[in-house]
Amino acid sequence: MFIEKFRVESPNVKYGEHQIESVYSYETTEVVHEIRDGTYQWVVKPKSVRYQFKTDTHVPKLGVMLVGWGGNNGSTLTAGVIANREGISWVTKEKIQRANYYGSLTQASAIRVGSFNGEEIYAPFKSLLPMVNPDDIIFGGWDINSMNLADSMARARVLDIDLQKQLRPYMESMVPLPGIYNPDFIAANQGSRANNIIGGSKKHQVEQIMKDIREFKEREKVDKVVVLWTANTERYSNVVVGLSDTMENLLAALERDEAEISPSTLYAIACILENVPFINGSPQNTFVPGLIDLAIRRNILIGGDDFKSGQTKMKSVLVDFLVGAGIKVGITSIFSSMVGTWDHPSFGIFESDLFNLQPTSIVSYNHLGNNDGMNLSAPQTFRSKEISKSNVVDDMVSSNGILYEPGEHPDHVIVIKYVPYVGDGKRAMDEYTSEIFMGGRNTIVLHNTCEDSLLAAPIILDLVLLAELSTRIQLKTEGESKFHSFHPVASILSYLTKAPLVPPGTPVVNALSKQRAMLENILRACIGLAPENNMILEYK
Ligand SMILES: NC(=O)c1ccc[n+]([C@@H]2O[C@H](COP(=O)([O-])OP(=O)(O)OC[C@H]3O[C@@H](n4cnc5c(N)ncnc54)[C@H](O)[C@@H]3O)[C@@H](O)[C@H]2O)c1
Ligand SMILES: O=P([O-])([O-])O[C@@H]1[C@@H](O)[C@H](O)[C@@H](O)[C@H](O)[C@@H]1O
Repeated sequence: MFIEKFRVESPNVKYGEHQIESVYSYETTEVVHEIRDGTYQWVVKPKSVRYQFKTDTHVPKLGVMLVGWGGNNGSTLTAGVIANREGISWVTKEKIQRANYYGSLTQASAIRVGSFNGEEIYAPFKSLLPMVNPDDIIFGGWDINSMNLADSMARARVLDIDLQKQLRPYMESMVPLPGIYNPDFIAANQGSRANNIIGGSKKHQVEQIMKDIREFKEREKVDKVVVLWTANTERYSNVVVGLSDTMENLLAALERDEAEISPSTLYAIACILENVPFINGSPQNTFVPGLIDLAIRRNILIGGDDFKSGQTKMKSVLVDFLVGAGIKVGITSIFSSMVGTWDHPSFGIFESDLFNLQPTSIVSYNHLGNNDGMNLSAPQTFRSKEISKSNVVDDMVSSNGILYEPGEHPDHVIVIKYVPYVGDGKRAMDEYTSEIFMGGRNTIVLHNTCEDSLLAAPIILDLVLLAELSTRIQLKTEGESKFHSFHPVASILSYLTKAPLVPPGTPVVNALSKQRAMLENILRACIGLAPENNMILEYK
């Protein structure tokens, strides 16, 4: 059974006029390596930590400023929110289609709240805590290209024409603000787009972005702003001691107009100095150590990297399933016969891997024809994406010492090709070849075709909604004297990113099921509900 909302009745939960307060017993363990009976042993000690949560229930009027607003993702998301807000439906060749938020965890997924008369009871994920209604979001942002959002939507070739016609009146007056452009950080083929840029020094550019945010907030009369990068993937910037390693050095480098500060890092500096959360939807290392230092010192939320939308999301599900089932997984490309045509060094040994699978190999191939794909056709920007798409299995592989020796890791190769004809309709092809019982082999073949922007837009929505919500949550343990926010490096957003940014020295979790459970259980704790453990002992 599905219910629309519920209320928790518990001595540990108090629904106040302005906030929800909960007392939560966090059941965890402490692991020690100590001498027992004369020898060192691994000892696991269950422990309970008493937490208190306070969630401000005032839902703000939210402004979302997108960097790269005129791109496929930015225009598609803006169009989708307007279509939902206005209740637009449109004619397709199959049917009358209505607007929806499918693909959004917060808007279209459910949680289990318990059972009633032997029936499982579910409710909307968004019913856990008061969240911004996406219909109410006010969009703005920057783009190095001046095209208005209606024309950008047409350029993207993602949405049905009948829908585009209905949306045009709402979007043609939306024009991106000039952006920060540095050709050294994105593909040269993007130069023709750059007709809408902020000139002057890097410091002036940062000051302009800060001014833009203030003026947007005042003009649109929004209570809060979240900024999200959905602009082109940049090359990695070099992290240089004395330049980008600390907050002081980064700000001093800004004063000196240092060349190696990327546009995305400049936007992030501006946001943090303007006390506005910044989320990175692309794979580059926007968050150099000095930037992370700045965010922590100013306690401003940063999150990223790189939306986890399709091929990588599937990988973090299948590898989790296979390794969790005790199956030694490797992914080979169905194009292995083309091995000779790919320049990755591991391909030289690739075919031999098919026979002895030691170590296994993981090859993910896709091609796409949108501007993102064109930008990624440059080696330096592709390398940023290769890194974020390759690291997604690391936690799952290292979790199973039965299947993988210490340090053993599948050769993980990423291939992305730019094929203009397919436009935003990315083709992803993977073959999961695994070793099973007694030398057997199991092969799973996947082919996935989808408009990449229709996968990413709902994820952008979840990122900004959850980032905003998390800034309204305060917590403290029994040992702390006062409430505080979550750590400004928002690992709570990891379900939505390929390469989750986590606080220094904390674990990176990529397995999708664990990421979703973490997020749901933290929000459940805010209303005093135990983690969903799926035990349903009452029926065992
Ligand atoms: N499924 C997905 O679409 C998906 C998934 C994960 C990550 N991403 C990443 O999201 C980003 C956007 O994807 P897209 O398909 O919308 O790309 P896009 O090329 O259509 O849009 C990017 C926009 O950013 C603008 N831009 C580039 N540099 C800028 C700057 N410095 N300041 C302001 N604007 C700038 C461009 O003019 C363009 O309009 C890419 O980095 C992509 O790798 C996309
Ligand atoms: O589907 P996914 O792997 O999560 O992510 C996508 C990649 O497969 C694709 O190659 C790239 O162009 C997109 O920007 C996005 O990163």
